[in-house]
Amino acid sequence: MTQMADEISLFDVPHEPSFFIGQVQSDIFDSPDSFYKVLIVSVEDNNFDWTENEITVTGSFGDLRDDQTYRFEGKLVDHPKYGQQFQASSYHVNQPSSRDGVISFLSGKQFPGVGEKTATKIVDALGNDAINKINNDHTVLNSLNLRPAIRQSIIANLTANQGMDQIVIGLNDLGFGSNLASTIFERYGEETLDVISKNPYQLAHDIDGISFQRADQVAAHFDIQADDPRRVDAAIVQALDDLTMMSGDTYTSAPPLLRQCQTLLSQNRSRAVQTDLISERIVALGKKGDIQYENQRIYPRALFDAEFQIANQLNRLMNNSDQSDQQSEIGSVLAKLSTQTGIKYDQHQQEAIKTALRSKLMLLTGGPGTGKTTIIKGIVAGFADMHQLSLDPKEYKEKAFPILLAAPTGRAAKRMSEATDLPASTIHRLLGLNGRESPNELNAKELTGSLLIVDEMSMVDTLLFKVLVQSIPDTMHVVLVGDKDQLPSVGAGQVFHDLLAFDHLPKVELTQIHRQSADSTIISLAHAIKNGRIPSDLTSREADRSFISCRASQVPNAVEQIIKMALKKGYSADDLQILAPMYRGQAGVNHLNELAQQVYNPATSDKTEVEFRGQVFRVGDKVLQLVNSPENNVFNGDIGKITMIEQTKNHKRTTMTIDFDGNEVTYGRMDWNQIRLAYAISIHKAQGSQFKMVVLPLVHEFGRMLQRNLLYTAVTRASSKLVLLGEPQAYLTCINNQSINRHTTLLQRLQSVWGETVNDQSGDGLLTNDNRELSPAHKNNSQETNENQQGETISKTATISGDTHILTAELIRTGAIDPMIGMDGIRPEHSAKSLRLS
Ligand SMILES: Nc1ncnc2c1ncn2[C@@H]1O[C@H](COP(=O)(O)OP(=O)(O)OP(=O)(O)O)[C@@H](O)[C@H]1O
Repeated sequence: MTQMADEISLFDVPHEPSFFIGQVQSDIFDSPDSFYKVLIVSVEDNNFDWTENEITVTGSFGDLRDDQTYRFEGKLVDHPKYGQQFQASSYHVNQPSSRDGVISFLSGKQFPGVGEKTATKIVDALGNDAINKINNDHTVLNSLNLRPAIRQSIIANLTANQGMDQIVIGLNDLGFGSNLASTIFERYGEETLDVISKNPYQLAHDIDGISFQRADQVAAHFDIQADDPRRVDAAIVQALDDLTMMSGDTYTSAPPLLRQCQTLLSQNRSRAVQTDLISERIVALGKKGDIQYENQRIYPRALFDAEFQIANQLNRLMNNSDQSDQQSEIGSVLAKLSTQTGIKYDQHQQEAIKTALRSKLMLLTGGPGTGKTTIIKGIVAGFADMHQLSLDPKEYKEKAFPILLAAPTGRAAKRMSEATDLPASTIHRLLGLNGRESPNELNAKELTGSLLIVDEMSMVDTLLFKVLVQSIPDTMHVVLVGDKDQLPSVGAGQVFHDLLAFDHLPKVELTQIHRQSADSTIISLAHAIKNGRIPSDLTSREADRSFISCRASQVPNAVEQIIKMALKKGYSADDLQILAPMYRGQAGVNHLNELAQQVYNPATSDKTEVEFRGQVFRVGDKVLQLVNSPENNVFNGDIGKITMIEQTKNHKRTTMTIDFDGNEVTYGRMDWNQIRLAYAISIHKAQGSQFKMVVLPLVHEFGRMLQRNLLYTAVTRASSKLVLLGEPQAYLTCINNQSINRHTTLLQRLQSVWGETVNDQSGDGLLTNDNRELSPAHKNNSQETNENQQGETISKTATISGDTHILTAELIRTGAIDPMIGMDGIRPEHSAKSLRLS
C-alpha cells in the first residue's frame, strides 16, 4: 500500500518541462504546407540529460531567425530511425537574464537614447532582472537620476513590447515564428488575436506567405468544423488561385474548381464536404464579390478586375492621344535619325519609329535580329529630338529623367541599359513594388516622365501590367516591346499576346532579319522554329551551332565533354549556360548542376563549402537567386558568384557572401533556400537573359514540356554559340507542338471597352455575378471611375438572382455534375442534393 502510494506520488509530482536554450544552425526539413520543421539547434543551456553541442529539434515553427536565441520546451524522444530528437511543444525568444544580455538589450535600437553607459547604470542599480522590476513597477527608475525623456522612452518601449510580446507569444502558440508573427502583427496590431479567433482563414486572405493549409492548421486550435462556411470559402479562394497559377489562365471552370476544393478540404479532416455546400459558397462568394463568375468562367477577384482595369486604362491612354498632325515633322526626324546613325531602316522599322512618335501607345514585336533594340534606340533619339529633350542624365540633377526604360527582370533591364546607354530599371522598381505584395496590395504610384519603353513584354503578367498601366499619366507616350513567340509570363495571363490580338492598338511587327546569316545561323534556326518549320540543317554542324545526338542516359557525359571543350576554347562558367526544361531526371537541371560543379569548381582543401538540403555550395560557385529581395537589391533570376563562406566569431552562424555583379550580399543559413546552383537553370528562369554559349539538352523524358515556344525561347537565349543535344525526335516534337494559348478574357474586355461586339465563346448571355453586361462600350475616361467602378460605367440590362441553382445548373451543363453518376471523384450521395433545382 505504502509502496503503491509512493509510486503514485512519484508520477504525480509536477516537474518543470524539459527545455533548452539555443540558436538555430540549419533546417533539415521545412514543410511548404505547414509549420512542421526539423531543425539543428545549438545547445547553450538545458535541464535534461544532453551533453552534445547541438540537437535535432522537430515541431511546428514559424520563420525562426538564426541570429536569435530561443527557449524550446518539450521532450526528448527516441526516433526509431533518426535516434534522439527534441520534440518541441512550444518555443519563444529567450529573454536576456545575464548582466551582459540585459545591458545589450536595453542599449539596443528599440530604446532610443539609451546607450551602454545608461544601460549599465540601470543593471548596476536594479540587478539582472531589471526588466521585470521595471515592468512591475515603473517608479523603480525614479531613483536612478535619469533624464525624464530617457525614463519615458524605456517605460513606453517596454510597455509597447509587452502588448506585442503577448500577441507574438499567442502567435507562437498558434505555430507562427518571429518573421510571420511580426508581419501579422503589423497588419492587425492589437486586434491580431481577435481577428484570428474570429476567422483564422482571414490570414490566408490578407497575408502573403500564408496558405489555406497553414490557416487550416491554425483553425484546428479553434475547433472549426470541416464544413464551416469560413473554411469552405477560404478553400474556394485558394483553389482558384492555385488553378490559375498552375495553368496561367485568368479563370477556371466549375469542374476543376470543385475537384481542387475537395482536395483542399479533405486534407487533415476525416469528414468530406458536400458538393452542394461548395456550390452554395461559390455563389455566396460571387455575390459578395470575393470571387467572380461569368457564364461558365470563375475568376479570382484580382484577375477579373485586372483585365477590366487594363482595358479601361489603355482606353484612357488612347483617348488622350494628341491628334495634331505631326506627319511632316516625324518624317524629317526620321530622315535626320537615319543620317546620324547611318542605318537604312527597313520599311517596318520606319513604320515602327513613326508610329511610336505619333501614337500614345504602340506595340512592337519581332523575332531575334529583326532590330527591336535598334528601333528602341531610334525611338528614344527621335523622341528626344522632337521634344527637345537632352539624353544626358547628368543634366537632370533636380528633375527626373524623362525617358523611362524598364524590363521585367534585373538582367533584362541591364541589357536594355547597356544597349541604349541610358538608365533602365525593373518594372517593380519603377513602380516602387517589392515583389512580395499580395494581389490586393498591388497599388500604383503615378510615374513621371514623357516616354516609357518596356522591353520583354511577353514576360509581364496580368497583375503586374495592371499596376503598370494604372501608373502611366495621360501625357506619357508608351512603347511595349517583346517577342510574341516566346514563353508567356510565369504569372497568370498572356498580356502581350492579347494586346497584339486587339485591332485598335497601334502595332508593328518587325520581320526582316538584319543580323547576317554568316554571323548567325542561330537566328535563322530560331525563325524556322517559330514558324513551325523543321530546318533541313537542324542537326548539321555550323560555325555557331552543333547538334549532338544522344539518349537521355548519355546526356550527362556529353555535357561534361562539352564543358571541358568549351573551357579549352576560353568559354568560362559565366559564358556557358546549360538550359533544361525540368529539374528532375538525368538531363534535368539538378543533375547537370552537380556535374558542372564538379568540372568548373571541384572541391579542394582551400575552398570552403557547405551542404544545404542535399546541395553543396562552394566558394567560387555560380548561383541563382530564386526570390525577389529588394532590400538587398537582388531579384529572382539574378546570377552571382559565391565569394566567401565563413563562420562568425563565436562559430554559431555560418554565412555565405554572394557577388551579384558588384553587389555583395551576405546570407545567413536560414536564407540559403533563396539560392541554388546556376551552371544549369530552367528555360523559364532564363527568360529575359542572353548568354554567349547555350547548351540545351532535350529528351523525351521532358514530356509535356516539349513545346514550340519553349524550344524557341531556349534557342534565342544564345548570342553566339549554341549546342543542341539529346534526342532529335524530342526537338521535332517541340517544333510540331504549337503551344496552346492560355485562357484569358483580356481581349473581350478590350473589345467591350472599345464598343465592339464581344464574341463570348460560352455564348449564352454575357452575364456576370455582379450584374455587369459586357457591352456596350465603356466611354468614361476618369481614372478613378475606371479603377473602382467599372460596373457603373456599363449599363445594367439583366439580373442574376444569385441563387445556388444557377451555379448548380452550370455545373451540370459543364459536366461537373452528372445527374446519373454524380460529380467527378465525388460520391453520388454528396452531389445528389445539388441536383434538386428549384
Ligand atoms: N536597318 C538595319 N540595317 C542594318 N543593320 C541593322 C538594321 N536593323 C538592325 N540592324 C542590325 O542587326 C542586328 C540586330 O539588331 P537588334 O539587336 O536591334 O535586333 P533585336 O531584335 O533587338 O535582336 P535580339 O532580340 O536578338 O536582341 C544589329 O547588329 C543591328 O545593328
